[in-house]
Amino acid sequence: MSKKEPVGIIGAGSFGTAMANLLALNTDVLVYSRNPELVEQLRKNRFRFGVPLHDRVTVLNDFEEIAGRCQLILPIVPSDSFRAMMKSVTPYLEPSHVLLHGTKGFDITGVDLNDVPKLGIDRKQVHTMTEVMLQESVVVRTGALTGPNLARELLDGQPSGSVIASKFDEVIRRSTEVLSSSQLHVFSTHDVLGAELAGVLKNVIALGSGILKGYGLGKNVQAMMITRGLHEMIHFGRALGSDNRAFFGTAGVGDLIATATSSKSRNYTFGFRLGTGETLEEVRSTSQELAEGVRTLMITRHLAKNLRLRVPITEMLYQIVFEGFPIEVAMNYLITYPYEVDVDFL
Ligand SMILES: NC(=O)C1=CN([C@@H]2O[C@H](COP(=O)(O)OP(=O)(O)OC[C@H]3O[C@@H](n4cnc5c(N)ncnc54)[C@H](OP(=O)(O)O)[C@@H]3O)[C@@H](O)[C@H]2O)C=CC1
Ligand SMILES: O=C(CO)COP(=O)(O)O
Repeated sequence: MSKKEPVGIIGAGSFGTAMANLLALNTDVLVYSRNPELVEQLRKNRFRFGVPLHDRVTVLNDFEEIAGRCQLILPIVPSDSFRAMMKSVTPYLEPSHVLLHGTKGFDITGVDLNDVPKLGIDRKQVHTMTEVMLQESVVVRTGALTGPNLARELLDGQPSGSVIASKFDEVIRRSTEVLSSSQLHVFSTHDVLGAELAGVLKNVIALGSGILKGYGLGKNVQAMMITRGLHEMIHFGRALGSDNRAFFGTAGVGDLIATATSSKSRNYTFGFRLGTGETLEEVRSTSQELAEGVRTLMITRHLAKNLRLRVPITEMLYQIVFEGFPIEVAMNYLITYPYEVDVDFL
């Protein structure tokens, strides 16, 4: 693909905007927002999240035009809207399109999230975003964009690394060509499931790490949360059919460190507020920001029950977040948990 060919983005949220400005370093970018008022506002005042939109970024309310002009399109919307978004854009997609999503969450089918505690959930009901893209469109060449990519840092022009995960070398090549810059180092992998799962599951550990900090605890136990949390992520990954490797790279440890230690992470911040004693409802009702880890925690805890996985951190976080379980008691449980060996996943 020539660097002159425009790239499309679905979703003018914080990560969509950050990626738009990054892509604009190499090519023209067309961003789809479903909100005509936002499009109008951005046409007049080209500021979003406190930064100017790059001159090569155009925000449109017309996805048909974007699909007509762009072959490579990055859907970047929250996981709970992802399938609905795909259904709305699929009439305009053709087999020649390439979809590279940037979403870090699960899709669930056949059960409403609110009913999960009552009805439970099984593996067949849980889908990754690449699975949803394949299920809902005629597009074949798909992939995922993941890695330590806190939108706030990217918007502020700070450097980072991303991972393009795809079964297709062509997707990797085309995406790398438009994403690589002096601000972003791009890695690639064919392990799509591992890279996607790492990005999804680390949000739960970031939530837990924020809880510990909000509760007033220090780095020793935060390190324990991140280390043992990585074990649980790998344990989940294996149970869902992935191997270990992605978890040790930029998409795994890399993103886990960024998200579980930064006050710029929405998941970490959400957990921090819970740790200071606010309830789930209080945090939810006063925060506009998306914390995918809350939804992921609901899904993974019930999936773990269904799969009979031993994931004590996930279980304790679930009880703290959704059942008001005291943090101190949960800490005691985890500190005295009979882990047999330190490293058990090699
Ligand atoms: N922010 C970050 O640091 C990073 C985020 N991610 C992931 O990216 C995903 C999106 O996050 P983020 O950008 O921060 O979220 P935001 O809440 O900032 O933005 C989400 C955007 O998606 C749009 N949207 C929602 N539903 C639809 C739909 N059905 N059709 C079209 N557009 C829709 C929203 O539009 P509207 O305003 O009209 O509702 C909004 O513009 C998440 O899964 C997150 O985990 C990944 C890496 C970094
Ligand atoms: O995935 C992210 C960083 O890579 C974004 O983390 P938050 O959604 O917690 O802000």
